Amino acid sequence: MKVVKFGGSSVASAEQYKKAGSIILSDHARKVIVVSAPGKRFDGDEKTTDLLIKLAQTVQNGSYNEKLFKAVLERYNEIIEELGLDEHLKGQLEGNLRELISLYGEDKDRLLDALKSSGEDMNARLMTSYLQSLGHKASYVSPKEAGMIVTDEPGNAQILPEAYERIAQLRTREEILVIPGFFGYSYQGNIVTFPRGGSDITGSIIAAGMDAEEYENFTDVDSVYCVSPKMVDKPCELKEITYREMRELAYSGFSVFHDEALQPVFQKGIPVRVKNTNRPEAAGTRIVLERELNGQPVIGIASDTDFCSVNITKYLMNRELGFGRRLLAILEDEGISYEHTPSGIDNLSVILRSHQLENGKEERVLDRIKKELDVDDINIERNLAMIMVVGEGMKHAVGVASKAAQALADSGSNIKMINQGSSEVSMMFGVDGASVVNAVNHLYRAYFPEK
Ligand SMILES: Nc1ncnc2c1ncn2[C@@H]1O[C@H](COP(=O)(O)OP(=O)(O)O)[C@@H](O)[C@H]1O
Ligand SMILES: N[C@@H](CC(=O)OP(=O)(O)O)C(=O)O
Repeated sequence: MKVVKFGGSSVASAEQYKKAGSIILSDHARKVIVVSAPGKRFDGDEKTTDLLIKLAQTVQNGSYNEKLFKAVLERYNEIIEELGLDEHLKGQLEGNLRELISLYGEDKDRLLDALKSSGEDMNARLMTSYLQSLGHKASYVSPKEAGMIVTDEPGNAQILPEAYERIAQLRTREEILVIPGFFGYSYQGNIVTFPRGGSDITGSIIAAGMDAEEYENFTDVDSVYCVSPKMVDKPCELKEITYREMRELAYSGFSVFHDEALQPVFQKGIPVRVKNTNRPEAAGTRIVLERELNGQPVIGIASDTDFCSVNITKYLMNRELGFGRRLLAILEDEGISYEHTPSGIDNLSVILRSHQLENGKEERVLDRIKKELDVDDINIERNLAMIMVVGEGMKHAVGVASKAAQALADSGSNIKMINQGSSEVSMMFGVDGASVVNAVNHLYRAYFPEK
């Protein structure tokens, strides 16, 4: 049995629904379907999730307007009409959406989560109806019924361990099951969404809980490429990649698969296959436990922007027991998570995602560090990009870093930071945000010269 997830682009319109439908029905093993909310239909289009977020904001700030509410429903109504589905669905979806607004209107965080979740929920209902209209036995299964029990933090759900046993009970079902991605329910009875892009996480959890033979993730590219196709034109395709490599790359910018979606399938050793809804005949990429290294140390290069570095200097920092702990405790206290902490004898830098210092936090945090740790100097370097060079083969290869250093020098990028973890599966370089595209292209040519 396979669990199959269709991303937003794969269920964005009636035309995409038809492709998804024929993919589902072309393989009897495709028994459990996880859907995202309708994504972009064309360049410049808006994802339904983004419309729903806007709608929640208008309810919260008192500027609610019926036009936006209708615009959301229009995305679904269009699909209903073009697929000739039961017109009653229109009223049902509208009723559900209005009910969520009146139920949670007063509670900012819960309303946002409820509306975000409704994007996938409505789509799962439509996909069920579509499969039924084609004459197949299919049922909508809500995340509550499926057993998706999660933590209660809005927008940041994590699955609870006991969920897997509940999900396993779905194995007795014979019909095709359609489950909305992106959210679960907490013990407090709340709808709680995963981070953005989280339908991948739902698919992985369901695949692990049901012990699927494979987790198929259908999207809009033929494969996972060794560099983002947004950075490099027609980069090389990856046939296989390990869970570890994919997690590093996904965390560092490969938005094609959510980094948090790897752990559930990894624990069960369930292979993942990333495939293209628009070209299902393409083999796609398999994410597996081990792969042939083929003498190639690097498998991928990912990058992400909008980081900053908080640089701290204090004479004799090396002698001050607990300095690092107290610094990180201030960040924890302020609800800030950090990425890396490169250090010298009398200095230490903390690399953060910049948005964490918005809304007045920067001044407070810097002030606290200055006063509580009595530092000599503190400053912020902004607009940094992090480039991650990843590959299981790096551990056994000599000269991987020198190749990167040369490529970055050739690109004219000043390396602001280097970091290599003990796993030796990745190497990270901090560069100026403005030079990242050029830097990645040079790295790509250095590690994949045959392309
Ligand atoms: N290394 C990569 N390989 C393939 N696609 C990538 C990579 N890095 C970024 N992407 C982007 O990920 C997109 C697919 O992910 P996403 O937009 O979330 O699709 P979906 O709508 O299926 O959820 C691709 O269109 C591509 O632009
Ligand atoms: N619809 C949600 C969840 C998701 O996973 O979507 P997609 O499959 O389109 O990345 C979002 O936009 O975040």
